[in-house]
Amino acid sequence: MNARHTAAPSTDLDHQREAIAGLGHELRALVDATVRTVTPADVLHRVTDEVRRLTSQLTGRRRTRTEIPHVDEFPGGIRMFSPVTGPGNPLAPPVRVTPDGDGVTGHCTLGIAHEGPPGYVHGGMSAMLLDELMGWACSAAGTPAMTVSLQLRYHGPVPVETPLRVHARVTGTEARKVFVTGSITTEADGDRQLVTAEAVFVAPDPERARALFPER
Ligand SMILES: CCCCCCCCCCCCCC(=O)SCCNC(=O)CCNC(=O)[C@H](O)C(C)(C)COP(=O)(O)OP(=O)(O)OC[C@H]1O[C@@H](n2cnc3c(N)ncnc32)[C@H](O)[C@@H]1OP(=O)(O)O
Repeated sequence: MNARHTAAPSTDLDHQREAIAGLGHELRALVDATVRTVTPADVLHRVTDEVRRLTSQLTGRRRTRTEIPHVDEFPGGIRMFSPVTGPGNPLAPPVRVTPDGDGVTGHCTLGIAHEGPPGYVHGGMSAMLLDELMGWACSAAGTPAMTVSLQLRYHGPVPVETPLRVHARVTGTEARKVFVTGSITTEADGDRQLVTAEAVFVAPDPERARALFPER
């Protein structure tokens, strides 16, 4: 059992987030086991039935498409179910984001479930990491915004099962437009940029934001 499960939650919200993260953690382990297993078909059938039984326990009230989860802080805060940073989303590595001097840095290790070429990360996954981190850089700079253009260069393959660092920073603004750059390196070799990105984000005008996020 890791420390995350033993720390005493201080509020109902913390307690709920803790429970969400716990389930996400176990589901990530299930996803990893699923894409690695060489177990025979009869065992897979048995596990499939068991998973179906478990899923049926989570189909009570479900949030609607535009509903912002009550455990989240939107925009620019906690996103429990983000496919990149959300501890409660089994699709997320999840990336741990920290502010740094000139932007934000994300730390994560991707697994076989995120593989493109054998042993290396899927290019779309790299794009997703960078897009998200560049969004965090906009929020950290005080302008939550959405991607309108994203350009990537893949200089070298990104290894799976290797600690990675994703960096993003705002390089300029022009009215509601935010210009952002990003990169992915391994933690071990921070000087060798494996993927670089340039993006333009736009902070939606208030009327557009209300239409896009009615429950905000
Ligand atoms: C409350 C805010 C919350 C924000 C959300 C935080 C969530 C973070 C989650 C992070 C998740 C990770 C990130 C994600 O996954 S974000 C998800 C992926 N991105 C999207 O879905 C965005 C789709 N686009 C839109 O919905 C609209 O374009 C938005 C709402 C963004 C702006 O529509 P709005 O009506 O408000 O603005 P505008 O049309 O007057 O344009 C304004 C300026 O922008 C310029 N422009 C427009 N498009 C492009 C383009 N393609 N290339 C270059 N420039 C472009 C345009 O020329 C103009 O410039 P100028 O002519 O004035 O010089």
